[in-house]
Amino acid sequence: MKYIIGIGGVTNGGKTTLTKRLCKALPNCCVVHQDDFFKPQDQIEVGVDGFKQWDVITALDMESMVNTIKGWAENPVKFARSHGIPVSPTAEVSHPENEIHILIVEGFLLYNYQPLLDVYSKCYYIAIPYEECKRRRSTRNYTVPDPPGLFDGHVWPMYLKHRKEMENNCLGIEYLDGTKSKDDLYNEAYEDIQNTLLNRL
Ligand SMILES: Nc1ncnc2c1ncn2[C@@H]1O[C@H](COP(=O)(O)OP(=O)(O)O)[C@@H](O)[C@H]1O
Ligand SMILES: O=C(O)c1ccc[n+]([C@@H]2O[C@H](COP(=O)([O-])O)[C@@H](O)[C@H]2O)c1
Ligand SMILES: [Mg+2]
Repeated sequence: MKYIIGIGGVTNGGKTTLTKRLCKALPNCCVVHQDDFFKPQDQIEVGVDGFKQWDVITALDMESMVNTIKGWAENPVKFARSHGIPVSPTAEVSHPENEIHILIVEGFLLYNYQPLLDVYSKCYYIAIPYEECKRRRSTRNYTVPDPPGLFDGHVWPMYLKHRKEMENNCLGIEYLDGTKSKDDLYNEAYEDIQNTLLNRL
């Protein structure tokens, strides 16, 4: 059985932290990070506001991300091996449909790209309030550092726009409160995933 989990949400909500921990605990679990698909800096448009437009879907090579997800779906064992992910011995030999194979896809713009909307078995969305988001972001080091004013001028307004779009287009999103502790978030998501998997088996 193949099972794709989306962990979307606001920048600095805790998506990558939660994903890494879930991935260690879940069986045959691979991960796709949307951040790995940012286009090179010289291909990022500059807006009328003067900021490089990082927080829009065209800043990402979404075709390549889709192909990576398809690659996993075609052969999860091969995908795991080529990414150095341990696969359970029975999964090595049995047909993929007889084993659980999990892919977590995580990123800040997961539910704003039509071709990927129906690949998820489960859609989580982590949110945190403006002040906490700004505080966490100010301590973060990206490969391209945020210029002064980027958070208020681009990052937060784009987040609000995309969140509204998602709420208009997507059903079945499960919201996680990113102000909870890392442990609480992990326990909540892990239990929910376990229950869903048990119901499916
Ligand atoms: N539940 C949490 N409570 C407090 N801080 C958190 C929590 N989860 C993550 N963080 C911190 O917030 C920052 C961003 O976390 P990260 O997982 O990289 O977020 P994202 O991938 O959503 O941008 C990191 O410094 C991380 O340690
Ligand atoms: O990873 C990069 O190369 C990169 C370069 C410039 C900006 N980013 C920021 O990465 C953010 C998304 O990642 P995250 O983990 O904060 O959700 C998004 O808000 C972008 O502004 C990321
Ligand atoms: Mg991240």
